[in-house]
Amino acid sequence: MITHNLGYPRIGTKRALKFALEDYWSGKITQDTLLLKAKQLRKEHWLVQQNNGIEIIPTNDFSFYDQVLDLSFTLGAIAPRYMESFNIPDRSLDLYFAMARGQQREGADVIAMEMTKWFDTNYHYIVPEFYKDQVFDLNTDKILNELQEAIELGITPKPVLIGPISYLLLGKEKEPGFDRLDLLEKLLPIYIELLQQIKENGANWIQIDEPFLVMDIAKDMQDQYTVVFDRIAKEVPELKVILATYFGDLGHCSSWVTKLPVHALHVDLVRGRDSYSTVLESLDPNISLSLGIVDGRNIWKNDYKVSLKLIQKAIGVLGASRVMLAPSCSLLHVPFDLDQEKETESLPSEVKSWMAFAKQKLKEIVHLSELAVDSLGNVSVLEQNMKVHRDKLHSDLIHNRQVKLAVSDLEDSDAVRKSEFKARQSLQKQHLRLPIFPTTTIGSFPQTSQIRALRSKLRNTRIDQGEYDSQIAQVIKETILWQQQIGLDVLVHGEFERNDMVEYFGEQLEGFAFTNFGWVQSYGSRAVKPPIIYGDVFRPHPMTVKWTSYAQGLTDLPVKGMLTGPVTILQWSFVRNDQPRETTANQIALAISEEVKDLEKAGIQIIQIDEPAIREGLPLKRGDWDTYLNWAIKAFRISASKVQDTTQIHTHMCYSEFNDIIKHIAAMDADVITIETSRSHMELLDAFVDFKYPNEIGPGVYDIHSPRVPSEKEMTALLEKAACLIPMENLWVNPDCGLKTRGWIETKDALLKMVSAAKALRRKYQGDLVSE
Ligand SMILES: CN1c2c(nc(N)[nH]c2=O)NC[C@@H]1CNc1ccc(C(=O)N[C@@H](CCC(=O)N[C@@H](CCC(=O)N[C@@H](CCC(=O)O)C(=O)O)C(=O)O)C(=O)O)cc1
Ligand SMILES: N[C@@H](CCS)C(=O)O
Ligand SMILES: [Zn+2]
Repeated sequence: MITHNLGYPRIGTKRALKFALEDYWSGKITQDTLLLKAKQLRKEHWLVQQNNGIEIIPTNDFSFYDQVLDLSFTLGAIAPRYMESFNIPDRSLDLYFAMARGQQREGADVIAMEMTKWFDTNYHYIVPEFYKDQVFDLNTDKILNELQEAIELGITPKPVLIGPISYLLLGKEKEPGFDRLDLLEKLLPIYIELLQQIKENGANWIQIDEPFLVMDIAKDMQDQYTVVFDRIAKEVPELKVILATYFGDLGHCSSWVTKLPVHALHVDLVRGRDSYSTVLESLDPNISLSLGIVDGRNIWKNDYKVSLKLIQKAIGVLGASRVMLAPSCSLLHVPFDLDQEKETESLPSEVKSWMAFAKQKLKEIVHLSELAVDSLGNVSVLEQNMKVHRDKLHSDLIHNRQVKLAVSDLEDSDAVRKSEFKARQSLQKQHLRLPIFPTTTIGSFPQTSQIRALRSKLRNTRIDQGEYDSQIAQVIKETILWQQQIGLDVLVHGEFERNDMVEYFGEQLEGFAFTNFGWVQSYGSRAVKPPIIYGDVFRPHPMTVKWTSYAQGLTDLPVKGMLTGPVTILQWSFVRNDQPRETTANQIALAISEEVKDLEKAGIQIIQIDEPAIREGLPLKRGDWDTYLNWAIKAFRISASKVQDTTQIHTHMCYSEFNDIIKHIAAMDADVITIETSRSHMELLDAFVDFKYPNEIGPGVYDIHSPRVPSEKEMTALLEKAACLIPMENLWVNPDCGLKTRGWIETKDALLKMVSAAKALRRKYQGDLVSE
């Protein structure tokens, strides 16, 4: 039984790639140094896989920014704007970075490519841009160089490529008049040429990822998939193709995907087993089955007993020689190495004993392959694994009777505000006395290197809590006074004390563990450390009241309390797998609801509960949407409903398309929703307009993902557009999202302009509103 891996994390155990990239971007190191560091990382990661016993090892899973952008670059799908306005050598690394991040230099000003979520993960990819007369032009340097490096190290390489159909589907048409799938005819010859060169350069295996095969859209695409894989089989017959599907079950596509002319088909047995029997029965006799048996999306130890049953089932039908073992998907979505973590109060040894990171997962695959063919050969490994799962099941750390009772006692009325929105709105208008077009921000202000370093010093005990607190207090004070001075109407404390909007809450809630080095790439050089939900969740003490009250004490203007919502905390954590996600979401919702009540008691009149991950949590198959949305929206409402009518609840969402789910967004019944709209020139607002969204809304007028400062005129134009679409008394003025990744200079400049734009609009429309 062959073992293989689908992809390994690349940022480095201690984020070496992040630091190298950022040093290169800021001119601190040369390109040669960056390339050398990257080569060292690749070598380290390949050897870890080899030393842990994996037989076939992925290459081309390394990326300086993103693997989808890598493929665009390889295929020459480079938007004209990068070619025209730049003096960057063709196909150079700097051109690649300009595509990823935009560039303002030497008079040139070119915007970055769009970035969006990779399926239902917290990883963001760079969206390919397609044009009607799209030209593809192959550049194999990256893939072949990495292949050569791997061969020199003596590993058995398997280059990984996104499949041609998924690649096109991941992209966007940038002009009307064509469908991106029509480009398949042009793309396929280039793609095949790439495969031929890969074969000629020493690879026997190739992994072609077609994740769209688990989505509804694939149902009608049998013909296209057949054409693609027939052509590949015909033109590169010596290459052993592993067709990789992941993040879901093959469902209706099982019957024909199992007949495509490939060497092996990979299925994700963690995210869906409904079609497992069908796949086994219908698999063409020439095809092997790669079982995605170890969870690539979560950090719990594999349950060997359960896995062995699944493996035996495959062996029974196919014979061991046609079965391969692998993680369910690329290990990009889990941290590197649990061995780096010390057992601490934040990560109790018992909880640690239940976990496995990428390196440990490799070993699990190898253990399973050994146990599957000889279960007596390594009895102690199997027994140890069974003991871990027995201990976990009965652990006192997991179960809290009171929390379980509180969740089971929840009633529909716990998720409903006292009065309807219209009544609340009129009370809030009297109570808050805000002007029309009130201005606010989304919560975070720049997380400067000084703030990060301060926290680092606290962690390393180079300063004490008192010193840390007094410095945080000082920045909050300056930020409050500055917001007041420039004329913002609803202020925020700035979230300076937070390492991350989810990890910060995880650190304070019971039932959560957190790590020191559990980094997972979010996009480019940015990473997050998802907290780990292992047990019943409750709030032992208030989490945000101290800093919010401090900030409110500095001003007479309202300071908005700032919380992360239950669905986003759930979505951006590693979640326990022994109970439904809905139950865990309700536990978090109750904890957040306690915090909301405490903030209200402390005199905070406006409370924002961020839910940027609600959209991302949508199941990949439409048939599962309603179930998810019903519990997710209810969890939000539980967190937000226990307040007086006069207390104004905001929510915030970014990176989200609303068209398909607007009914559910409205059902959240937040008094105000702030959303990201500036990049799409208010297009995202259409869903709210078409639906006649009844509550108040703040469409973002300032793209915070770019260091570029928008002019007042641009913001005014966006506001004017919004004012034509949304009833004026419902409209707020704010940026797209929080400002944590921005610098102070550009932040101040942009917010001054935003306030000025709002004031001008107020002057223009004030009369209209009075006379209505
Ligand atoms: C809104 N977004 C978020 C997502 N997911 C989250 N969990 N959180 C989010 O905010 N998903 C969608 C988007 C993704 N966007 C981002 C934006 C920015 C980042 C980011 O900047 N990440 C930081 C790491 C943040 C962090 O946890 N910092 C810690 C630790 C800092 C640190 O390591 N310090 C060093 C020393 C530094 C020094 O001395 O100068 C150390 O301790 O060694 C902290 O602030 O305490 C990143 O750098 O990647 C992520 C997602
Ligand atoms: N309150 C958070 C929301 C990010 S989505 C922030 O401002 O950073
Ligand atoms: Zn946001």
